[in-house]
Amino acid sequence: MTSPVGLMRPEHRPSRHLNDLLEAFSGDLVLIDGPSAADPVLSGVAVGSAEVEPGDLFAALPGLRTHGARFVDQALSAGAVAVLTDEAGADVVRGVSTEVPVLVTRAPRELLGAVSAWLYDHPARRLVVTGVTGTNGKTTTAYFVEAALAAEHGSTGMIGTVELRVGDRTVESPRTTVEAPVLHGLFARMVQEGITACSMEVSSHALALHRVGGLQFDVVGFTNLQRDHLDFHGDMEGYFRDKARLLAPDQARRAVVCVDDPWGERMAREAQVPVDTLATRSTTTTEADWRVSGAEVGLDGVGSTFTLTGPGGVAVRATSPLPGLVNVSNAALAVVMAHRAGLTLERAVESVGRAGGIPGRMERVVERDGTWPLCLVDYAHTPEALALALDSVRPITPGRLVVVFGSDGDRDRGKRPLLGEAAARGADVLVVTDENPRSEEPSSIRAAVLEGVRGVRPGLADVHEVAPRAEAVRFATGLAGSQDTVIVTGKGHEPTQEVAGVFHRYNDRDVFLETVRAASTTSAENDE
Ligand SMILES: CC(=O)N[C@H]1[C@@H](OP(=O)(O)OP(=O)(O)OC[C@H]2O[C@@H](n3ccc(=O)[nH]c3=O)[C@H](O)[C@@H]2O)O[C@H](CO)[C@@H](O)[C@@H]1O[C@H](C)C(=O)N[C@@H](C)C(=O)N[C@H](CCC(=O)O)C(=O)O
Ligand SMILES: Nc1ncnc2c1ncn2[C@@H]1O[C@H](COP(=O)(O)OP(=O)(O)OP(=O)(O)O)[C@@H](O)[C@H]1O
Repeated sequence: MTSPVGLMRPEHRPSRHLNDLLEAFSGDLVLIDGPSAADPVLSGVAVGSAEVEPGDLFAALPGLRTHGARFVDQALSAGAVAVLTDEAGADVVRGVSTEVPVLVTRAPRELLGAVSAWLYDHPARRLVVTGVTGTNGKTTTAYFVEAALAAEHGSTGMIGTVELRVGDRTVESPRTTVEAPVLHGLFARMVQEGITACSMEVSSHALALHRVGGLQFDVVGFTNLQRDHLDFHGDMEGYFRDKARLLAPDQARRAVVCVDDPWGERMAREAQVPVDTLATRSTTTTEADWRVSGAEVGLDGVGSTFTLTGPGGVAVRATSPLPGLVNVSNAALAVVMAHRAGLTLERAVESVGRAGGIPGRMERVVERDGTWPLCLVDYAHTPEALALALDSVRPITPGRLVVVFGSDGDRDRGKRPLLGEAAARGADVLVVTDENPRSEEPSSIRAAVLEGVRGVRPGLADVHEVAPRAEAVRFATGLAGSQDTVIVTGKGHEPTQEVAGVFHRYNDRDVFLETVRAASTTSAENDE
């Protein structure tokens, strides 16, 4: 992997004068401090003081916990040459330095995307950029779209939960949707490297916090809306409203919306941009521009085929390269998005059908082979996604379905028993364990999950509570026979586990592989 910092900024840094920035944003920004003649050259922009590089504009933002202005001294020591903040932030900066120019605006987060885009000379305008939002399926759909864009454009960019990728260089992603300065820096890097298309995931946090400001997507896609992140958005209405921000003319030229749930229907109705509606389930009765029919789930678990019928009766037979009906939905959405991004329908269908595996999304880590069960890693972490994930694995499981799962700490508590309930309904054997407990006591999270399990299985038959997580994965693999399937959900590709403020290196896939390797070594030694 390339050094993260190296990839997130263009190799040839911009060089723009502060006064030009003031002129470009004269209606929004005022210079309230600093030596009046100073007109420093800006060569970058950063949100966190730890990310500041010499020549940067430091965006000191009001946050949910603290104010970025409190870290201005670190930013200045790191080489920041100007500060963008609000009135409250300006007061703090004044107390630290009178030498640095301070630009003030009412809501700096709202302006930061446009400022970053300006600084890097609007690189996204030279790219085809697609964005996927929704509770579940963002990563999968974004990878499917990326496969299609790659077929048309060659080298591509990818910005999402799993990685930040520019061509064939990749770094671990700090979050689903990076802050605006990083985003536009990545676009600038892509443009400098001759890349012409980028696929992105857009989280609801990013929309609420204006992380995709200054960017107009060519095509955006909406998958679905299910209970999640209510700790941040308050209620489903707030969650919906934040998602809906993406389907406005300043953010997107057009959209493709799955109307399988009522939220999707409403999203399509209220969108302020041209919309293609898409119905992907046989149970969806809503009228739609595009419709999936005749879905056949591949019994080898590798993929499914389906017919996609579009405007004017155009019909194509398409393939999802990942198992389960949810991936029929994701593949259909990706095909229509890629088509609307300029590909012929045939090319979109063909390239999505050939998309490779995605880390931590129904990832087959160990194949069923007479000794070992099929071992899968999946990222399902909402009750609905867990139920669907278990449903999609059932047809490829001749024996028992074993699920290893838990729920996050410091996040939506209400979903814990619901996850327990979904697992108890969908799997035969349950191993309840820890996910990212964060600051919470892990056993109390497990207890809340088990409460939901108990509602369905009062006697807790075939239910085990095992921690830590690595032990739970080993335990499940050990109890499963070769006809069984073990699916571990909730963390997907994640390379760490957050416990009491510390990020420990941890990955479900690695534990599966180590378990199999250790058992093979032991049996080889016993044979000697
Ligand atoms: C809820 C949320 O998204 N919060 C983000 C937000 O934090 P905040 O506004 O509370 O910031 P704060 O901690 O009060 O700090 C205020 C300012 O001081 C700055 N600061 C702070 C400390 C310091 O030493 N130096 C410094 O400059 C911070 O960069 C920030 O600009 O701005 C921070 C700065 O960029 C982010 O780090 C932080 O993400 C936190 C860590 C986070 O966990 N976010 C998650 C929930 C998130 O965004 N998730 C979605 C995906 C969700 C999903 O679909 O699963 C994502 O897109 O990844
Ligand atoms: N269209 C879908 N509908 C419901 N569940 C889905 C769908 N697609 C995927 N899932 C389930 O949700 C899990 C997460 O999928 P994916 O990573 O693609 O979504 P995501 O939106 O990126 O999630 P996150 O925002 O948490 O990163 C998958 O592992 C799968 O179990």
